Amino acid sequence: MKEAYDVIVVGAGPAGSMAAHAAAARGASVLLVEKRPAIGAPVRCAEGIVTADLAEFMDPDPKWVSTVIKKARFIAPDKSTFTISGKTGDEVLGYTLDRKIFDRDLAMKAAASGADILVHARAVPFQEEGRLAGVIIHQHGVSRTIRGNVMIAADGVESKFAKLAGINTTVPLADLDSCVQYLVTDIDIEPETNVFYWSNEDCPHGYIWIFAKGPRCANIGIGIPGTKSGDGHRAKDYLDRFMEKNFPDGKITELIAGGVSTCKPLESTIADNLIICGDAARLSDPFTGGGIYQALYSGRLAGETAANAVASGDCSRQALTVYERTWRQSRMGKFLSRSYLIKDVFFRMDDCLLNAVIATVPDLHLDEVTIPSVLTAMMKSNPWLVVKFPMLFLHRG
Ligand SMILES: Cc1cc2nc3c(=O)[nH]c(=O)nc-3n(C[C@H](O)[C@H](O)[C@H](O)COP(=O)(O)OP(=O)(O)OC[C@H]3O[C@@H](n4cnc5c(N)ncnc54)[C@H](O)[C@@H]3O)c2cc1C
Repeated sequence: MKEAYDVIVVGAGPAGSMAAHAAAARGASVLLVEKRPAIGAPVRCAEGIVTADLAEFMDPDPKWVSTVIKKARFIAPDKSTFTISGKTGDEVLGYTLDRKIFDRDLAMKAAASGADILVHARAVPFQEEGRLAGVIIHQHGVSRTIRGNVMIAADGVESKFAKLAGINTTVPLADLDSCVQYLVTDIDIEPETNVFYWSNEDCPHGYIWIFAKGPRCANIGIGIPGTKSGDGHRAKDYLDRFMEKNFPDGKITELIAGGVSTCKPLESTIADNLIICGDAARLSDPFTGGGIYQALYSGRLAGETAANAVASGDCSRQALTVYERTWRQSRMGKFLSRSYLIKDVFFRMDDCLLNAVIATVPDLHLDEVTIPSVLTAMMKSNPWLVVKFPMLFLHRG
């Protein structure tokens, strides 16, 4: 372990490992610090990712793919449904990953590119003369300072690093979903299908997911806004009621709980000597809560930007703006702005509205699925939606 690195990455989730890999592959000296004793565990994720999103970074590897997904089914409160599938019904739309292996594999790639890794080590900012100058590592009761030129905060939804470095990272309670998930086995599920339930009665202002993990096994979880949680109405209470109704004989082999931010991204994701990426930058999808793709995308960009800044000898905020500009103008940046609007509209609908809207969306093939195409389908049958939620349709481009 050195006393100074070009780039220090805090957090070894998908964002951090991608950042470490990208920076090290560009010749920077990199330290990747993870506070948990094992990278990838415990998993706090339903582990779903879309084929095209994963393909931007890597080929699927059987060692971390639990199952392929060929259909996504959306269910309204009155049980009307629409389904998305490929044209032949056999195309792979996505994967349920095994994040324990996936995350560890990403960290191993970073190591293979030359990054050093520290686990069971918590990093906090080290400031010198009012400037972020490295990290203080707390590990096994010992603290030590390691200097760095660019620090990358990839420390997830509970991120404290950027906040301690002076950035406002507060998530409004209404935009923080409380999630609980069971890994359930010995149940009858639709094979190779992911299911999404919407119902304000069963899951107010959120949704319940069933993501197939294997032929008789699935991640079944729920996410609801923190503001909706209360005595008898916590996420776990709703999930238990759903399980009792739908999978009374399912065997639960794992319980996880975690938060998901469904707010807009941070106002600024850079500062002098600092880049923030992944969940720490609030880049998870406000509508679905999904964030693996955004973590991979922003992590890679953060690592590349940091290595370039180090090579140029300028790690100021100005030199790092390319990171902020690039992701905001990217497909991901535009998608996140749209998704926040959709969340705002969708989760304000009562069950009658949800029934009316979902019932009118036809079954779609994957190559027809774009947000404008779904909106058009909804608008054709429900023209009053345009009057009720004009913002949604003004942003149809
Ligand atoms: C219940 C649930 C279900 C989800 N399902 C999906 C899904 O199906 N699909 C999807 O795309 N997304 C899903 N997500 C979101 C997804 O898990 C995250 O968006 C993704 O993990 C973000 O990656 P990240 O690298 O930014 O953060 P994380 O994966 O959270 O990694 C951050 C890492 O930083 C470490 N860390 C924190 N502080 C420090 C510190 N001070 N020092 C050192 N290390 C530190 C943490 O231990 C952690 O390992 C789900 C989330 C939840 C909670």
